[in-house]
Amino acid sequence: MMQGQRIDVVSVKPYPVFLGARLEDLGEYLTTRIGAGEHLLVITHPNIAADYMDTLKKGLGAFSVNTLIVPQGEDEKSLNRLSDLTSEAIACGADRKTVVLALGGGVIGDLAGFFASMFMRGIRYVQIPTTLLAMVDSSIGGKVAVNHAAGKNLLGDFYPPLAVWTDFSTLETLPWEEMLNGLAETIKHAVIADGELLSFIEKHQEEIKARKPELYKELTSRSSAVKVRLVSEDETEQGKRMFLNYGHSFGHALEAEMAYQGITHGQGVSIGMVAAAHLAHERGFMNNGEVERLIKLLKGFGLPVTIKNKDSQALINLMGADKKNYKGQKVLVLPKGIGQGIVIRDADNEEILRAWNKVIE
Ligand SMILES: NC(=O)c1ccc[n+]([C@@H]2O[C@H](COP(=O)([O-])OP(=O)(O)OC[C@H]3O[C@@H](n4cnc5c(N)ncnc54)[C@H](O)[C@@H]3O)[C@@H](O)[C@H]2O)c1
Ligand SMILES: O=C(O)C(=O)C[C@@H](O)[C@H](O)[C@H](O)COP(=O)(O)O
Ligand SMILES: [Zn+2]
Repeated sequence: MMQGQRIDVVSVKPYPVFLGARLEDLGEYLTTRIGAGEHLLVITHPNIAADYMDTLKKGLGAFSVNTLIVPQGEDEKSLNRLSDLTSEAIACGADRKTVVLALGGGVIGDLAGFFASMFMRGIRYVQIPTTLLAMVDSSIGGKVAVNHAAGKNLLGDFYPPLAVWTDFSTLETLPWEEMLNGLAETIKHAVIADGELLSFIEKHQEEIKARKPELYKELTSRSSAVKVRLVSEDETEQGKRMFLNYGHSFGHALEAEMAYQGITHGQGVSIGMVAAAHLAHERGFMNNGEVERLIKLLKGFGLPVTIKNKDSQALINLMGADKKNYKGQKVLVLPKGIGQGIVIRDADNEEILRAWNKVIE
């Protein structure tokens, strides 16, 4: 029985985002959507399987189900893991009608989604986000990818899911450090597209830290709505969707420089948002008070706003592999005040270096 809220995403293949759904009800929805009896391939991590597979499987009696377990970690978003998943899927008898269920955070969503986009030239998949980051950001919009030593998400696709099935109760087991990664993306949404959301986060900072479930429902819904709006306007990132990349040109360079270990995506984005805000200030798009407001909020949650011992030139070189760049020119997203973004296509390495130097201790 469906509860909660449904938002539809405009796409070449439109799909619904169900917020406040229950894991055990997914089977009933799938029966109406794909028909009973199909083969399902759940791709998940060991800890998530331990916590949630029994609940999910309660509703999947009408299907044949196999589960593929992927070790935890950002470095699992790799071509090697895609190859392993392919062997395992074939061993399970997967075919073109198989539907992948991506049960997990952004790593599982990006990896399983990319696997689905390529397996036998493309099979259907459902995003079942279990981290705050995945609920508000990665499960929506169809960006799927794996990483490469040369850069983050360098191999991927825009591949819309059949549906996004979000059960808020899975947040109960999410460690606070992981919640922070989602908060970084939520603050990103607020800064580039929803100034009122930023005020809401500031006002309720203590309740967010106290993990009040009702508050997370509202926060998740408001943040997801920003993502749905931007990807519905611009699915393949020709224009406004680029705003969602605020903080990422810098953040992805940090993640790649650290070989996707020792820094989370949310931490990279947090530091990256601060670097981009300094650049926005230098360009006159943000005043000092707005930059300080952002830093205060991030620090208030315990998100990093600086990083120690980094070679800024190496980071600038890694920014050369950013997917937004065009003909060798770096393309950056900056905040324009609070609540709006702006894309700049004429940033020079000197000003990028100055921005890095503001966040490197
Ligand atoms: N496709 C997109 O649009 C998009 C958007 C933002 C981020 N991303 C990607 O998402 C990834 C980061 O995702 P993430 O922050 O969700 O990290 P993650 O997927 O690595 O999950 C973090 C950790 O939390 C654990 N976990 C997940 N759900 C849990 C739960 N309910 N209870 C307890 N533990 C749980 C996982 O096992 C994992 O160890 C990065 O690779 C990033 O590039 C993609
Ligand atoms: O959905 C988008 O568009 C985003 O940019 C959301 C980001 O939070 C996300 O990390 C995304 O995967 C980055 O995409 P990339 O194209 O810079 O790899
Ligand atoms: Zn991100």
